[in-house]
Amino acid sequence: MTPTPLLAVEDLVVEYPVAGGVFRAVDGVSFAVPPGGALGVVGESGCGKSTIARSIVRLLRPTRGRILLDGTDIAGLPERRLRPLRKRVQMVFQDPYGSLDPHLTAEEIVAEPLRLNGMRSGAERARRAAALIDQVGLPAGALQRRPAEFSGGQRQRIGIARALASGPELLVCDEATSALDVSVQAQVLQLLRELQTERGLAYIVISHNLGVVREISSEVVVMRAGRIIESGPTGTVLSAPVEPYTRALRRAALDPTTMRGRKPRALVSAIAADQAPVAADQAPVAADQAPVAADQAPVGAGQEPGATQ
Ligand SMILES: Nc1ncnc2c1ncn2[C@@H]1O[C@H](COP(=O)(O)OP(=O)(O)OP(=O)(O)O)[C@@H](O)[C@H]1O
Repeated sequence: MTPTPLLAVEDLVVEYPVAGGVFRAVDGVSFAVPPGGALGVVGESGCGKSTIARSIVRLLRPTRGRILLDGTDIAGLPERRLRPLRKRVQMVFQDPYGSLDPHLTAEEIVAEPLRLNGMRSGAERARRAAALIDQVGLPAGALQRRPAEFSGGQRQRIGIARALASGPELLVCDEATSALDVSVQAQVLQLLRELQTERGLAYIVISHNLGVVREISSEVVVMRAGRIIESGPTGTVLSAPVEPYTRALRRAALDPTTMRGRKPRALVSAIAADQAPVAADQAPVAADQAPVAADQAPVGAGQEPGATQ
């Protein structure tokens, strides 16, 4: 009998309200992550990766479909019933500069989710924060420093410690190493692998970088224009991709002149040179479909999960 996946996404659809209608950013996506497993999600900029991530941690309420966390559908769950489940899935953000409160010390940043999860004793929170800071490889002296006093890689470690504070079973890493240079990226990936082994953590690793996904994910889905176009074991998909799009992604990733130091957009031109145009219904968002105003944004947009727990 197949064990219940820790997370199963079924036929997920996410639409954003835009002038004159809606824009479908995610269009019928399904995948599953077993306990302790790691799934990579790759695809060009704008294909819907972050929208999926934000739906899974329920910063967004999806339009349709199911998000089963250990069998419980959280896709439409009201906040009151969602709250006790939030700690089980945490997110690590791309921008280690913007996602940490600059006014707080590392200890306060890591202790905050502990407080929100009901740890009353300040001394206990401080002790736990110190243990987490140590676990992510930062020295004890880091505890009283503020984000501006850390390097990008160190800040990302604080972000990981903050995510771990809730005791999650699944970390959703949305381009979590993209802002880091290559050697620091390797160290953070190594940390994520160690946490997977030590804590049995599961991951969804969202990246435009196939190298990152290859490092950490046993399964991968390749997205294009809101849909999954190819999926399977990472080794198979990346070494023998079936879809021309995946082959182009792979070639772009292997070509150092295409990827080095560039933003994900670099992939788009690399792929465009290699591919027939996308069908009209898969075309990238048009100028008149620019992101909606904050008051039209989907439920919870702009909040960080840590801030709501
Ligand atoms: N609030 C919003 N309102 C309208 N459209 C949006 C909104 N947020 C995202 N989109 C659009 O939805 C699509 C998917 O966006 P998303 O951020 O999920 O892509 P992505 O694959 O994560 O891109 P990147 O790799 O650049 O972060 C894009 O076309 C984007 O312009």
